[in-house]
Amino acid sequence: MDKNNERECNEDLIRERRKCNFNIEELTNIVDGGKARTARRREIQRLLINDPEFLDEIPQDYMSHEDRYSNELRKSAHLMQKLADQESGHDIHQDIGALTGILKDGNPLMVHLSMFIPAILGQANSEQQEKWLGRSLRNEIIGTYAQTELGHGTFVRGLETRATYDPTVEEFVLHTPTITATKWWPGGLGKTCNYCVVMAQLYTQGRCYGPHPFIVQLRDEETHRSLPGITLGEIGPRLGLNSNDNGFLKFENHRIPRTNMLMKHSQVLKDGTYVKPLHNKLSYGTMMLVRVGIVGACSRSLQYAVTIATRYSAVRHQSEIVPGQPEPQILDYQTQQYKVIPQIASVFALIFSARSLSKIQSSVTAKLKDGNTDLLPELHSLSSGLKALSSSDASWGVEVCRLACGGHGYLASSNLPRTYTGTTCAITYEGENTVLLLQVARYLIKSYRSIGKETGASSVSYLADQTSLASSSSSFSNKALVQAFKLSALSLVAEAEARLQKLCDMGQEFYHAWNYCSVLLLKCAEAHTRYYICEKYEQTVDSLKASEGVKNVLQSLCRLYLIYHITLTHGDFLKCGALTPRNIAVLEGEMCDLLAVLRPQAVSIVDAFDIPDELLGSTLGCWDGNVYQRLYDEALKSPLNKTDVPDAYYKYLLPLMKSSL
Ligand SMILES: CC/C=C\C/C=C\C/C=C\C/C=C\C/C=C\C/C=C/C(=O)SCCNC(=O)CCNC(=O)[C@H](O)C(C)(C)COP(=O)(O)OP(=O)(O)OC[C@H]1O[C@@H](n2cnc3c(N)ncnc32)[C@H](O)[C@@H]1OP(=O)(O)O
Ligand SMILES: Cc1cc2nc3c(=O)[nH]c(=O)nc-3n(C[C@H](O)[C@H](O)[C@H](O)COP(=O)(O)OP(=O)(O)OC[C@H]3O[C@@H](n4cnc5c(N)ncnc54)[C@H](O)[C@@H]3O)c2cc1C
Repeated sequence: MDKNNERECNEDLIRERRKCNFNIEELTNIVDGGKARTARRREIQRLLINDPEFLDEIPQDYMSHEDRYSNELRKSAHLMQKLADQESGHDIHQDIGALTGILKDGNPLMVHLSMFIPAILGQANSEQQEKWLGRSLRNEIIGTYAQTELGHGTFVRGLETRATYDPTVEEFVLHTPTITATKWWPGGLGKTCNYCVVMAQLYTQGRCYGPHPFIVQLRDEETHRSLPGITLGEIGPRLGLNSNDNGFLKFENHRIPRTNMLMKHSQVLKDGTYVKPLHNKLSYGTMMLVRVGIVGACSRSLQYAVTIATRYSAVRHQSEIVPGQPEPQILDYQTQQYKVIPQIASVFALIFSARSLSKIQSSVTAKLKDGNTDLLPELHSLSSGLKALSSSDASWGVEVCRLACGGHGYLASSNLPRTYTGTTCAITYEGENTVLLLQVARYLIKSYRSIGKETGASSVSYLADQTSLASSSSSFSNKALVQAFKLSALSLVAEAEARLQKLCDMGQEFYHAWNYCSVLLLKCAEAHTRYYICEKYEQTVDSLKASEGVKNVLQSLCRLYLIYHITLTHGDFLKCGALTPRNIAVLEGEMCDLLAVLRPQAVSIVDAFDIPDELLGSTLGCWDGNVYQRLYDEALKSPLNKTDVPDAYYKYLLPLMKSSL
């Protein structure tokens, strides 16, 4: 699509784009993280889009389960080959975002890239990396991360798969003792992978040392047949990501060499002696890494959905605002603006938080290299909270975008249903959100109780600022609103801690008191993480070196985000005195003003996300706004339309209709 050729474009979209009062390319660079990254992303996307291998013969929705898998595997293998062939040299993990949309319903090689390789990097010692890293990066071996079992996903300590060390032959014996110990869910495990990292309970010298990672060959490297002692398969259709061949796995006393235990952090020596790690949760590092990645991935899903919903809302006309006047664009309804524009604001909140989290992760990783694990709990808490809020915000945001598109949003060809199913899974995988938020709450209560002790953990340092509880501000600057979020979080933590203490004082065990307070604790964790997101949003926009136009747009989006979230949880702000009912009413009024200010810029802002039509894959969201023709053309692809009268008519309907004669 030639973006300079207005003749092919819907007139409403032409008019919307003429209203733009900021530099779109500059905003695109901010979204990508710099000019060079924009150029790199475009280069990769061009490479993919211009390659006919990535086209589907028929829309995936009309394919069988097997054909879908096979078709996506074909494309993902081609993708890996193509990226590997590039001369420039690249870090595929840096570029993962550029690939969004090229595969349509999951990628059988995704967990190889996002977990198996990172697990080798993060958990294997140098000799082990020498053995497996190069081979996995060259895709000579394909792996997954097999942790979850039928009986346990959340409670990692409850895993039942055993790895028992036999010092006589220096081997581990992997065994699945019960049906509930069957590994269940790992992406690519069913049919794609020939290796995997297995999390199993380590037994040596008669003692259990808890879950540890082991690298295990699953299939013969020549024939791809599963090895003796290993039972493997796919778990069946899912809500979405149906090309991922999520699998099951059982071991029958399967032996692997001692050196297949990933030994960067803990070791089992030849005689069976266990050497413990610097920190006993270092073996959970792969999960933490991916949680960080998920925040960025969620922002991308939301960019897709909001691009579709915004462009469609500009093209679609319905009903009337002024009686008797032409039907307005649905984007002119304030309620429609309230659906779509806060989701645009949310995209930037997630982008900026993801970047901040990534920086913290790099510094914690650097400290870990020097043997310093002090900030691991801080990273665990932040990555858990941000993974949880980003996945639930993005999933809800995508669903709101679908609803904003009315009936057409329910069509597969809008690409909103698939965007939703591909996002909501992140609420569950890599740590179910409630569970992760309770981990954040645990950290908050611990930090609150150790006020005065210097931990170096900056995300919770505000908990010591008890004076702020007494002072509510009457100013409404963005900074003041962020302070209100802080006050609300602090006050919820104080309330939860007091409630826990009271129950304990009344004689309850701490863990019962914890469960009894867990709804409130969840709120604490959400409020704390929301405060973190808001603070990063405000600070990033405030310190941004950008043109006035771009800065104004981002300031308005940031302010909208702050007010939107205050109004969603206003009870918490009122309860702690951070804001008065009058303040809330004024802010609600301002929110509507902001929607009106941002409305004329909405199409241009989503244009700045710069998603090519071929990757957006939506009849409703295309750049040219030619929605109705595309909807009609897609409908014609239905196999039911191949004949006027389907066979099923003769088989079932005709007999029914004639039976009463
Ligand atoms: C380079 C490429 C990188 C990224 C790729 C980029 C993008 C990715 C984008 C998208 C992803 C795409 C594809 C992937 C798709 C799907 C893959 C899905 C994979 C999976 O789902 S794998 C399985 C994931 N499973 C889980 O997450 C399980 C969740 N459960 C847990 O994590 C733990 O069991 C739980 C709940 C934290 C509790 O652990 P445990 O019972 O052992 O601990 P306690 O509650 O007793 O707490 C003890 C103590 O330990 C602290 N702690 C717990 N975890 C950690 C940790 N990870 N790090 C540090 N500390 C930890 C806890 O806070 C307690 O501390 P305290 O005693 O309070 O001091
Ligand atoms: C699409 C997809 C891909 C996946 N890919 C992989 C993979 O590649 N590798 C892998 O190993 N796993 C994978 N998983 C599994 C995933 O990690 C688990 O499903 C997830 O960790 C949740 O565990 P669970 O299913 O046991 O849920 P459960 O823990 O049984 O959760 C059920 C309910 O119980 C609640 N609950 C559980 N514990 C607590 C608690 N302590 N306090 C309060 N409430 C609690 C939860 O909040 C939830 O509401 C994948 C899952 C999905 C959906």
